[in-house]
Amino acid sequence: MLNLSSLTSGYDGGTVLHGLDLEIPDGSVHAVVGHNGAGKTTLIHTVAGLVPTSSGRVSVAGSDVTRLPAHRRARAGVGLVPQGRRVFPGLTVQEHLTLAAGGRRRRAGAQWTPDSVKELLPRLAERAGHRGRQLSGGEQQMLAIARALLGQPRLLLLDEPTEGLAPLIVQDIADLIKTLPERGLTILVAAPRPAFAVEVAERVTILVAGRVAEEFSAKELRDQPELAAEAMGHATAEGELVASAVSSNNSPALDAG
Ligand SMILES: Nc1ncnc2c1ncn2[C@@H]1O[C@H](COP(=O)(O)OP(=O)(O)OP(=O)(O)O)[C@@H](O)[C@H]1O
Repeated sequence: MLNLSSLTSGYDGGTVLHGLDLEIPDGSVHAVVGHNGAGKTTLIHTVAGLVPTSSGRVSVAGSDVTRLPAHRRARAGVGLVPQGRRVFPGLTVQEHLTLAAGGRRRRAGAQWTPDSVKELLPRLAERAGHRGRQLSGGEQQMLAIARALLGQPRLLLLDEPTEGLAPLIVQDIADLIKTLPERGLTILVAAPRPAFAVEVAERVTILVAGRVAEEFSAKELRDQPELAAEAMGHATAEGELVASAVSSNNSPALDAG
């Protein structure tokens, strides 16, 4: 379903992803794990078409989408649940769903409708009249997922869907993600920690400084959790370097100013 081949991308400031190869079969959940700054969001945004590919190839369901802009990838079945959820504080749940289902994406026989996403996520039905700002973090995350589903994706990209959520809600989100493949979706999820990745995914890629350090099956990581820590170890050393650089900038003189 998703095939990345020698994918290189980044920003004006420099290359972030260096020749990534990744293959995610139809109907499976694949997690990418890495420390802050490893390139998870850049990867998700490059697949969505929000960050340009400088070399290599992105294929979705056998079609090369590397040169397609984001809106055409969305039409080709790529859905994005962005980091931070991006729910509108003043709009109700129902208004979010109606907006997401509207326009060009409203198709006869579409799999996902406001009613079918509320069936999948009963909490949203209960909260239909509540505004974005009145929702808990978990409810906002469910709304962000519902909104993406209304774009009728075949490939769903989820960027750190459990950020800032309490453990019970994290479990709800994990349970929800695990039900999506049986509804015809293929999932790429970015997660800061391996524990969530092995809970939801069949396979886990460890990203270190924009490169694939290792790829494991979830079973391998459940049996030997130290493998993920070892693979991420290089990143820890780097993170410490970054942390010491930041703290040396953060001098008492600056604090006082
Ligand atoms: N819009 C941008 N412009 C320039 N550089 C960026 C931009 N966004 C991210 N970067 C840089 O790209 C690198 C990877 O960042 P990215 O956000 O992809 O990492 P991440 O693994 O998602 O981290 P986090 O867990 O903190 O979200 C970092 O060095 C970051 O500073």
